[in-house]
Amino acid sequence: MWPTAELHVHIEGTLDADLIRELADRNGLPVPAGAGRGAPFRDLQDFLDVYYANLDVLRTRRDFQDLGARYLARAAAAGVRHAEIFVDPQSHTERGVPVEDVLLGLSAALADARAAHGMSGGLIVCFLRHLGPDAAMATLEAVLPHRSLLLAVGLDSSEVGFPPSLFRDVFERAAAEGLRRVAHAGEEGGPDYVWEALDILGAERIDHGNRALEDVELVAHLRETRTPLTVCPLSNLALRTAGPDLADHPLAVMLDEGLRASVHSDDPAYFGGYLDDNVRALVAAGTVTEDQVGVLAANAVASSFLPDAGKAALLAEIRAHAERVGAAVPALALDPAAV
Ligand code: HPA
Ligand SMILES: [Zn+2]
Repeated sequence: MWPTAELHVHIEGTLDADLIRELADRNGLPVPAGAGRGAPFRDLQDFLDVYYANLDVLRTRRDFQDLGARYLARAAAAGVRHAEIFVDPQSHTERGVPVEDVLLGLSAALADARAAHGMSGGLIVCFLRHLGPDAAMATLEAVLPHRSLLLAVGLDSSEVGFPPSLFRDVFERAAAEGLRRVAHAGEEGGPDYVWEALDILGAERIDHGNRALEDVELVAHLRETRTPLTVCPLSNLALRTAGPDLADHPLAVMLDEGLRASVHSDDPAYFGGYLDDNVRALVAAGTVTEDQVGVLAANAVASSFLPDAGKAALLAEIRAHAERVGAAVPALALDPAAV
């Protein structure tokens, strides 16, 4: 297993049918009708409707700690050495769950994973674009007392009709607080949404970014600025934003174009697989070669918000793994200065 970094996973999207049933039972709640529903979905919204309904079983700090712990144990088995985890606080505070229970429960799981698996990681608070910019700003204010637990802010949920520009002020305020910035863009929205995420929000990574390939100037810009794209192939098939054949997934073009793309799991309980499952499926479909799997791992580490020393240490692990299995050493692992 290549050592790697997970940069695009929604913790609520790791809530599988077993844990839904367990939490429903523990909290004295009915099992949501969508428990166990998986791919395919009609589109992003069809999926989100199920995702928001199912997460109603998450009520207590312990629920969030258990959710995080199960994901992190599974991620460790996939070779994940560093995990930057998305969380949607609004999907919980809207239901009356205190934000500190969400953040402290997940942070406890991250601390336990450091001890148990030697994994590092942190939380990225995402704003739900369908609730608009005022709710996003209120959410930022609500999480700032827990600033030390947070790496970054992000933007997710229904994309089309909610362009990044709506969230200019909240991203500006987050940056002023020293938070890093990422945004979902180009999943269903066009290249104009990716430009806005970069130019207006100051996003340092683009989550998905598939539709960036429709704009040659944008592709050149992403290459020159080494802007990371966190790509989720099984998610794209499940939500019909790519495919139906994984062999036609845009990741191959992204790598050919020299873009800093890496592979992640998005909502693995719904889309049929964790990070390693995504990678295995890509290799099986012939979308990437075995040697490119090492490039994807090195890109993920380089794209993370780890400090330089942490990146160098993980790139050294990747180099050692390549040498052990006789694979090509990814260029970034040979020359960490190029990160
Ligand atoms: O795939 C996704 N896209 C946008 N928002 C999301 N929130 C959870 N998963 C997703
Ligand atoms: Zn996502």
